[in-house]
Amino acid sequence: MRRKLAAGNWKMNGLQANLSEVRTLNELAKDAQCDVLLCPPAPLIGAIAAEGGVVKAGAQDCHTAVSGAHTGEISAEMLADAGAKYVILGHSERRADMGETDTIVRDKTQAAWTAGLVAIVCVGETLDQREAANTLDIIGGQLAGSIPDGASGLNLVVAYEPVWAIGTGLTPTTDQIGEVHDFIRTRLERRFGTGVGRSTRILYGGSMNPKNVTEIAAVSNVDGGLVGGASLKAADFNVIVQALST
Ligand SMILES: O=C[C@H](O)COP(=O)(O)O
Repeated sequence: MRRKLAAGNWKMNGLQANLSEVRTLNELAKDAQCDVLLCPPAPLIGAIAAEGGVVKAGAQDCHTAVSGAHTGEISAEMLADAGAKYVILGHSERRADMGETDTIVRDKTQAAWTAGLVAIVCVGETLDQREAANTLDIIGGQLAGSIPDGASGLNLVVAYEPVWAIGTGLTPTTDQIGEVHDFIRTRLERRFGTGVGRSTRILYGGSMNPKNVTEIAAVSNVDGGLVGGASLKAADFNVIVQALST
């Protein structure tokens, strides 16, 4: 039985003042029966980790190297040292804005694993790709290219995030979500074996909110959510946490 994961991605939002939301969430979600994670901008990771409580800290990216002459970059080892437990990799915003390829994402995932972090590897199709009936081919290619050998079931989370659903208020139908999540499960089992494939959590991300979480969480092979906008306010995110706790 996979324990569900409520993962919040604050993206480039959040100041010290917003740590009050973390304290509130720690209180509201203290009896949660799912894992609870917030991935803030890097300057807040240490502070969220230091809060303790049920809310774990994660990061939104890491470099492929452990250290060196890479001005402005942060290594996975540094994130772990700051208290991060997870790192989001290959988010579509980074693939689009920073030109991150599957190869780069794979190398970052390897770096995360070496540092002892759980990698949340994001995959997802654009609207054009969906309308051209290429969704599963795109997802299959991203899975094959972005995940290195060595998945253990515990060190990897896959997040399915249709690009056209992110921050738009649009969501796929539950049938569409189920089709992709079942496909991802099959691919993980085929590549890494049944045990690893079945124990790897698959999150849905893209306009998940307090109103739609219950319906989405009931879909086959949905093991939680990667939540952007609705993770910024503790009261909203707690509704999602509670829905994933059942
Ligand atoms: O990482 C989170 C996803 O991009 C979803 O963002 P959203 O919930 O604001 O649509």
